[in-house]
Amino acid sequence: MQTTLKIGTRGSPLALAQAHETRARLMAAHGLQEAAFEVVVISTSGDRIQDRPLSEAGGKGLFTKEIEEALLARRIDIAVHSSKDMPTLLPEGLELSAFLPREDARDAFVGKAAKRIADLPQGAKVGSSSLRRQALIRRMRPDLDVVMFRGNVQTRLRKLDEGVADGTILAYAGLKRLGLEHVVTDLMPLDIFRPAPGQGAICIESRIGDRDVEKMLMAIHDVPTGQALACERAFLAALDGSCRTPIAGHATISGETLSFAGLIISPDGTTSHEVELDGPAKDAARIGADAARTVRTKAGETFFDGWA
Ligand SMILES: NCc1[nH]cc(CCC(=O)O)c1CC(=O)O
Repeated sequence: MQTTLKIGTRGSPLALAQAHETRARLMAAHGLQEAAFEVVVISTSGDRIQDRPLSEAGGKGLFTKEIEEALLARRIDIAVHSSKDMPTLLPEGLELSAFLPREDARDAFVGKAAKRIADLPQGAKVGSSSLRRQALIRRMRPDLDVVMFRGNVQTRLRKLDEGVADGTILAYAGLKRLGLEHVVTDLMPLDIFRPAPGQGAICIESRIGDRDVEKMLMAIHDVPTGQALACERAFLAALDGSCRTPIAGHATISGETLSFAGLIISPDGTTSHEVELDGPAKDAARIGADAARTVRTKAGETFFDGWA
């Protein structure tokens, strides 16, 4: 018998759902049984730090460090991640080798006091720990009280039930993967509430040059999602200097054409700069980098200094 393929993942319900989806796709693509895989749960610093915003604790790498160490040490063969949580720079020797077909990239509002953000009473509390969501909420409704909200999706929904806030924003994709779409009271339009780069896309990380793994993953890789992500990640990489600057970016593919829309916004929501750029899908990364240059020029360098 072949050796099992070890799939590394975080232990949250969403991470496990994503690992299981990846396993199911690999089983279907290669006619394999569940026994051909082993799901290895790895706890990360991001899972353990619960008392402060991650942007303060050291940013995105917190959800991936221990998993990447396991990949490099060959304790696992592939790692399944939310693309949104992936830093733009990966450790030497690792790459994002496959993307699953993207789920709906929109943010979803889960409201208690009202179904839509626009209908919340003056001064209502909206929970979020994402700088991007906080800024976009403040831009829509400067009167709202944006409160810190951390923990996994279930924890946040429980806090809502306990009355800690009157509403929260979560990724629609994550709620769908958890079978929780029924809690959604409104979907945020893409053009006024732009998603985070990578939102809704599951990616698979592996060791560069691991041919057997690459061959297996090729069968489940979605080319348009890969192109959209190359663009969004190039946009983020070119702006990433400060992880305190809220950044949104979303690319869609139609035939051979990629359309990108990006945004940078001050944390208080009062100042934002937008960019839209189309081009051949094969130039995805170049389009993302060009869009970053455009929005940087519009904003001016000092834009990034104000809230470091
Ligand atoms: N940082 C947590 C995280 N990372 C990815 C998702 C959602 C799933 C996705 O975007 O694919 C979530 C939860 C959320 O934002 O509601």
